[in-house]
Amino acid sequence: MHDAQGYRPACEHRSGPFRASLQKTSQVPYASSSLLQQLFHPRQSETQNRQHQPQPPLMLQSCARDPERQIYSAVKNRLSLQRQVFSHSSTPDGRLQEGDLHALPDPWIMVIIAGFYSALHVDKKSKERNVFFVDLTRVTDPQAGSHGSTDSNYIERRGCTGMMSGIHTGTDTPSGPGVRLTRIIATIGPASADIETISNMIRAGMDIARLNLSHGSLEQHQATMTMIRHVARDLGRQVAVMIDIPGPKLRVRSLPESDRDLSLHEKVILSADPHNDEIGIGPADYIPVVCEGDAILLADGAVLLRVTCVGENICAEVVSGGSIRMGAGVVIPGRRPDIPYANDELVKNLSFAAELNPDFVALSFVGSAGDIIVVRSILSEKQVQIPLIAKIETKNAVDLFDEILAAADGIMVARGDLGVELPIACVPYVQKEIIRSCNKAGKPVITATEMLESMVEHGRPTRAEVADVANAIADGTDATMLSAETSIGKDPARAVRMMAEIACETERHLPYHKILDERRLWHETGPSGIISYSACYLANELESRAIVAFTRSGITAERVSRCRPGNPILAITPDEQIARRLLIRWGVIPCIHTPIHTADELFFIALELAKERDLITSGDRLIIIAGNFAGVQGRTNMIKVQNVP
Ligand SMILES: Nc1ncnc2c1ncn2[C@@H]1O[C@H](COP(=O)(O)OP(=O)(O)OP(=O)(O)O)[C@@H](O)[C@H]1O
Ligand SMILES: CC(=O)C(=O)O
Repeated sequence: MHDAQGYRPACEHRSGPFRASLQKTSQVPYASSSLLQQLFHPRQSETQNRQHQPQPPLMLQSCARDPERQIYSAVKNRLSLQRQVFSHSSTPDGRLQEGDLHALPDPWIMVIIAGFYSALHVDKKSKERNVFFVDLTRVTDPQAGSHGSTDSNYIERRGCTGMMSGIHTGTDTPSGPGVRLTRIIATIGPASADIETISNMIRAGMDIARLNLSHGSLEQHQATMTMIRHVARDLGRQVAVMIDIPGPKLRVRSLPESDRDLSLHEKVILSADPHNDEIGIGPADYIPVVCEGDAILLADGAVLLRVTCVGENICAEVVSGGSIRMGAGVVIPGRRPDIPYANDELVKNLSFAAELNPDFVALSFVGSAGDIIVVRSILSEKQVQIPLIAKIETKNAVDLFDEILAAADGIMVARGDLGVELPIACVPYVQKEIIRSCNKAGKPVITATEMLESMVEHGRPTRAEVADVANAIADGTDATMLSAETSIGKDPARAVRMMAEIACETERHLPYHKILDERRLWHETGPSGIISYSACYLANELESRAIVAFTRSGITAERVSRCRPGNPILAITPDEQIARRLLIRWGVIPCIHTPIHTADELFFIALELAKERDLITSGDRLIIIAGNFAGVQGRTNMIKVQNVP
């Protein structure tokens, strides 16, 4: 039966067991019981096996660069649970036969894998078997797969509505020099909050603009956010906005002048209620916990004081002099009052963020998972859900990192404060550990502060700064962040350009095969995770130029990104906010497109959008993954190697 557009619903004409599998599983022949025993263990034991037994080689060594065999082997080896099903159902040379099907009684799992070209009108002429669908469904639950959706309903099986209809003709091409995979976050401040500078920063490669509520007024930030959205739209580029919320950080709250120079041995008074020449600090709760002899570090450790007496105010002597500004951070190592994370200021700032609805909210001075939960509930009372990035900048947060990682949507290694809260020599190692844990958990991680610090004043960074950026990328950071370089620096766009150049050059040398191999045990164990991992494997093996991930929720693209393929991931999604939120993920180039209804349309759009973004040329290969075919909604279950005509 054909629909109005003349397309047969996918799979409709397939005969026998395949059709049965989509409708009534009871008609399907059972596999032999010995096969059953060999094949199916509870999921838990699969995980245990993965951990304790040596894994089979990832790829059949005999597989040349033949897409069909590569796909087969990649998927087969990852779906180790179903290994025998594939072997059993394939021809002696390892090729799959169309219509392969094995169904097993409750509570076992039914597996379908098929070379699908004829059913979906794909590659009919070339007869290339380069599309495979992997489908795992609980036999007794016809609804299985429709929950916990990643791509639910994205690809509706209704027929083509016009292939070009949804293509945005804007010029949102990959940013920066070449196709960069590392994301760049740049802080907007007095040096950059104007249309021209923001345009130049976007052109230079800014993916995410950070507005730090610790400085400037809310009105200024609101105006800046509006400006960023307008400029991004005018340039046809996706740019996300991150609002950074101050936590209960002790800061300089008032000074007699905007800047103050503190000289060696000078006696100063720090007060919650300052008079004359005193330095105002707050919150006031810190003052009673300070003791004589304590060190006080100001402005990220640039200035050091020693406490000489404490009463209503703190008296101190300058041990290492320098200049301080309004809003400068004040750190008293080892002293922290027991005050709740949520206070009136936090609620006010979150209300502001909720109104602006940025793409990310970064939380300063998070001390535990509970702090993140509190913020999430404040935001959900305001009917908004914004990904929360926990800034790790205290010893407490390092100690409780695992629970913070579990509660947050992403992590920032906020080295400015971390470097004064911890002995500074500990920062590089802690940074590496944090990045690795985030990579393992599949959560995005940002490395921040002083990355190109000398560019605040100068046109070039130091060699050490360049190496710092390159090393963070090699360690697995998703994003690098510029702070003072772009907020108060001499040439914000130049700093972004420099960051982009370092990233591009570093990315050319990363050992992607080795990285992927290491991540073999890190991806999710379900079919969607396996397909995503396999896409990266194929991209590496077949030297494809890009991976195209069709994704409604963004999760499919995130899964691919966490495997760190060596080429860009074109994430095609109908949702503008999802597109912007993907900008924090390594390698993802988000692209907005209206929902797609047929496989033919899907492959066509993948090629068009990849070409439009200069990701591919004739003779290249694309790896395409998508979900929601074969009548089962809600997960990535298709993988295709697409030759570029
Ligand atoms: N909107 C602004 N208005 C005034 N000064 C700003 C503004 N934004 C940043 N700055 C200045 O630029 C410096 C770097 O900015 P950034 O926001 O990146 O600092 P930071 O170290 O992350 O801030 P924090 O003090 O929250 O740790 C700040 O210390 C501040 O002096
Ligand atoms: C980014 C930030 O807040 C820090 O490094 O402390």
